[in-house]
Amino acid sequence: MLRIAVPNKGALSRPAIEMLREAGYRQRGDDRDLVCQDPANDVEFFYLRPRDIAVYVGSGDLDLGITGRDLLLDSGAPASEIMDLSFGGAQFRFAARPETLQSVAEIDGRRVATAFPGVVAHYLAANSLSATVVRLDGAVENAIRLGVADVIADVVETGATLRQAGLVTVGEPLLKSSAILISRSASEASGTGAAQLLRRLQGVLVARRYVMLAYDVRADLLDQATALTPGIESPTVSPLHREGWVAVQAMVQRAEMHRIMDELYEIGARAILVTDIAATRL
Ligand SMILES: Nc1ncnc2c1ncn2[C@@H]1O[C@H](COP(=O)(O)OP(=O)(O)OP(=O)(O)O)[C@@H](O)[C@H]1O
Ligand SMILES: O=P(O)(O)OC[C@H]1O[C@H](OP(=O)(O)OP(=O)(O)O)[C@H](O)[C@@H]1O
Ligand SMILES: [Mg+2]
Repeated sequence: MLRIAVPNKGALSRPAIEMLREAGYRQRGDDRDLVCQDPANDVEFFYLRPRDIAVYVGSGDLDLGITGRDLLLDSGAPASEIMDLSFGGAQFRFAARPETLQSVAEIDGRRVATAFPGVVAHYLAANSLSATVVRLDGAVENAIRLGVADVIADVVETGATLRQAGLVTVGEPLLKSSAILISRSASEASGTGAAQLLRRLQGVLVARRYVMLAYDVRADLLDQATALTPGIESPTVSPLHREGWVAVQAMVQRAEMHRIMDELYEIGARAILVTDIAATRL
């Protein structure tokens, strides 16, 4: 039976559970359940702190896990990213009081407060900087005001927490994080159950990213229209009862659909319809 770690709390928990449900797996019904069995798919899910997930996967006690890229790096555990799950996006950045630090180079010799000492140490070493890392558990934005540190390094999503604490970012992000699927090694993720889970998650990502676009167009405009909607393999073209017209169906990226619909309308396509895709296997 495949054993998979899922965040039990925090920013990644709800979207991870939603994605697994969308992929057809049974998930816990109560936030306090720490284990959920899905015998139909021969999978067992363990709900763990996202910070601990790379440790369980790295030790080989669990086969796969969902965690944050920043948490994987911070743990130093021997596990690898095998798929970006496209949720839980955040940057990991340095921040300080305005006008105290002009560049990352000026962090040298300062005190940096963070709940991610592994990520910070990795960055400092890679950039030949030395600084005192003050390890805190959270709410690190307070560390400067309280005199514990000169700089903080933390997760920034909207930037609202930094603004409220009167801090500004320094330099480029150390890391762009998002939720990822991890395993101990690529070969661990290639067994039958794991390969099926990967394909199902990939199917959810595609179903979220794409929509199905359908329209009618005059046959002499077909080449022009399908240049806008090439689909993934090739668009489906079917004859219409109306002489000289065809119906076209193709997948297009959700983010592009309105631009493409406008352009299709302008070249003469009509009855342009978009439908959501519930699931895919490409
Ligand atoms: N707005 C956000 N705040 C915190 N973490 C976020 C945010 N958006 C995405 N993440 C990601 O979520 C992971 C942190 O999750 P974790 O559950 O440890 O912290 P949390 O959501 O802050 O919960 P808590 O602080 O209550 O433990 C990291 O991978 C981080 O990059
Ligand atoms: O850029 P924003 O959208 O404001 O989000 C980032 C903030 O959210 C997280 O804190 P959280 O609420 O998890 O508290 P914590 O510091 O105690 O973990 C993170 O540590 C930042 O403080
Ligand atoms: Mg937090």
